[in-house]
Amino acid sequence: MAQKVLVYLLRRDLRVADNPIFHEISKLASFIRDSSKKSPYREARSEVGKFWRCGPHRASFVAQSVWDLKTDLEEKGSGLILRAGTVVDVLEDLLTEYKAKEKEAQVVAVWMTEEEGVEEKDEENTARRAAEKQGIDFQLWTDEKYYIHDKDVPFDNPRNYPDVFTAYRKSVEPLRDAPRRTHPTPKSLPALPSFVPPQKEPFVMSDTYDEVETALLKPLKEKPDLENMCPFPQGAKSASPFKGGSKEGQKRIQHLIGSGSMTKYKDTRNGLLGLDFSTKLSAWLALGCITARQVHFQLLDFEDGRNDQYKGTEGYGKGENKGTAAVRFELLWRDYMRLCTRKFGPRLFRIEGFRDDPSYPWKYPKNNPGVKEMLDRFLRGTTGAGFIDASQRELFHTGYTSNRARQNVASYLAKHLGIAWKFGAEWYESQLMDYDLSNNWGNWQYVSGVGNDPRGEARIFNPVKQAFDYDHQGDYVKTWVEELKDVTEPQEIFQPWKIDPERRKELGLEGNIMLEKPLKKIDFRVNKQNSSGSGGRYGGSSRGGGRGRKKNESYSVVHRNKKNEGQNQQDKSGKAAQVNGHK
Ligand SMILES: Cc1cc2nc3c(=O)[nH]c(=O)nc-3n(C[C@H](O)[C@H](O)[C@H](O)COP(=O)(O)OP(=O)(O)OC[C@H]3O[C@@H](n4cnc5c(N)ncnc54)[C@H](O)[C@@H]3O)c2cc1C
Repeated sequence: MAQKVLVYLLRRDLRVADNPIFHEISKLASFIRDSSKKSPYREARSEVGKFWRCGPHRASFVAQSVWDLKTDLEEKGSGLILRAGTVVDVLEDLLTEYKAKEKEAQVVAVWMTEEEGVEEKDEENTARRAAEKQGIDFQLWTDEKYYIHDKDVPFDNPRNYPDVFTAYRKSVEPLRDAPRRTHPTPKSLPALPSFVPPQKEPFVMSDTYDEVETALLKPLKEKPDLENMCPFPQGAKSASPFKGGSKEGQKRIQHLIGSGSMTKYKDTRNGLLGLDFSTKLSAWLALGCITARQVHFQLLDFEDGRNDQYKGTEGYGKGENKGTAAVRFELLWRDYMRLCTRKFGPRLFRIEGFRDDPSYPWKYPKNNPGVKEMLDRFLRGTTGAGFIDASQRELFHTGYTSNRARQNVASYLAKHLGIAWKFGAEWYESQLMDYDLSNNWGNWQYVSGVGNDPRGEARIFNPVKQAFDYDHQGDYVKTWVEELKDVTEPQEIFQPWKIDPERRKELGLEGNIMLEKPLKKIDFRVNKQNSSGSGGRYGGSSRGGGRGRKKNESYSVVHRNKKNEGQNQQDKSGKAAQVNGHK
């Protein structure tokens, strides 16, 4: 009798535990090597910036995660077949090959998990058509991506999902009681079929991790997005040097709880340097190596005193604390971003955003050498705004930059430079190790004023004020912008164009473009009443009660004003640039 074959196409569900498909299966894909033949596919480039869709940091993290899953599956008596090609090409090829061997093996079903996003939906539809064309059952599974299961939200239609996060949060609170239980980890899984069709030409598969990773990185190294980028600074360390795979993700959760970092999270989450100021769980979550509710249930065991491993940790057995509550709050943001992708569909990628507002006078580099140069300097971190440059270099070299830095970078590109925000979102898609469709595009929209931030265009981050608030002595900026390492005054680290000519000479900074020609002189002065914004189109500094603000300090805030560009407006409420709260 022919062996029955089930094809499970893995997407962002790279784990065995809390996986509905492996859970179901338990009750009952070597990689691309160079080939002399030409690839049938175009390079995967972004739409407006033409950046690689997946840069080197994420490519490695994905390879590690896939390999980790492969070993987990092998330990459970099963395995993973890796294939190069688009989902539909690979699937059609597999189905055709199996059809030719009908007597030995017969494909009875194709399963995959459902994703949000336009391309993802197209992929699902083409896979469905390919399976159904051959009369094979096709099933889409809901993966446990959500902290609170999407079927448990009190809205029957995505159209009714609230446009503001707070309204959504209130509809699902209390957060601690909301998640569904995790699926058990299968003890064993069925073996791979005895016949597995070979990889189709022109690709060749390798069965070693190193070859897989090398092949993935090869084109990215041959044609880097940025030539002649500054080198990795001496002494700098990645804030997220972790490896892909669910085992590493689980280890990280345990470390965060056991070390007390989860408990401290609320106070540390705006940090910039070091490993534990925030959870750094994002990359594992993005690929489905871990699930949000796995995080929740481990926190619950800690809070309820059910896991002796955490016995010595402050807060053990004392219920939810402000740190663990804040982590749940962020995981809910993640859910919310995904639900917005479902609600708004293709609007996630439109320059007009969820708000459908076409009135912003976005600048584009095409046929505009000035904007082209600005964009290039933004990408490589030579704008002259210390905080922005540090973050951009950190991102390029490590694939990670903190949430605080991301907000400033996005605000700088969209609101201070007025450059079309999609260039920034695409750059993040390329460079971030933790790239997540909904989190990335949704947050770019939010900060750029076209998404679901109720304060929209009124919220402008002043990167100089933010640097004072969150990088008090300039350690973060000096770590990543090596040229500034000998500058001692935070004022000059954050606004290096203020270094006087004499000092420039002493510091070897004469002729440095960041000092000589900053893209924007965003002003901010400490301890000065009514310091004036330096103006320009979208203006300068901010008023507001961000952390670290001293008594009697007052800052001016400048709004981007679509109708009356260039006119600086003092914020009446004193809240426009306030940076506490979530964003
Ligand atoms: C412009 C911009 C782009 C972003 N792009 C991404 C992205 O591609 N992928 C991504 O995972 N996050 C993105 N974020 C959200 C956030 O910056 C990262 O999730 C966070 O910095 C990751 O570090 P962490 O895991 O230590 O986060 P923590 O502070 O420890 O938060 C815990 C988890 O909550 C979720 N989370 C935290 N903040 C947010 C948020 N603002 N929105 C949605 N979920 C959140 C993440 O899954 C995160 O791992 C972006 C934010 C901005 C402003």
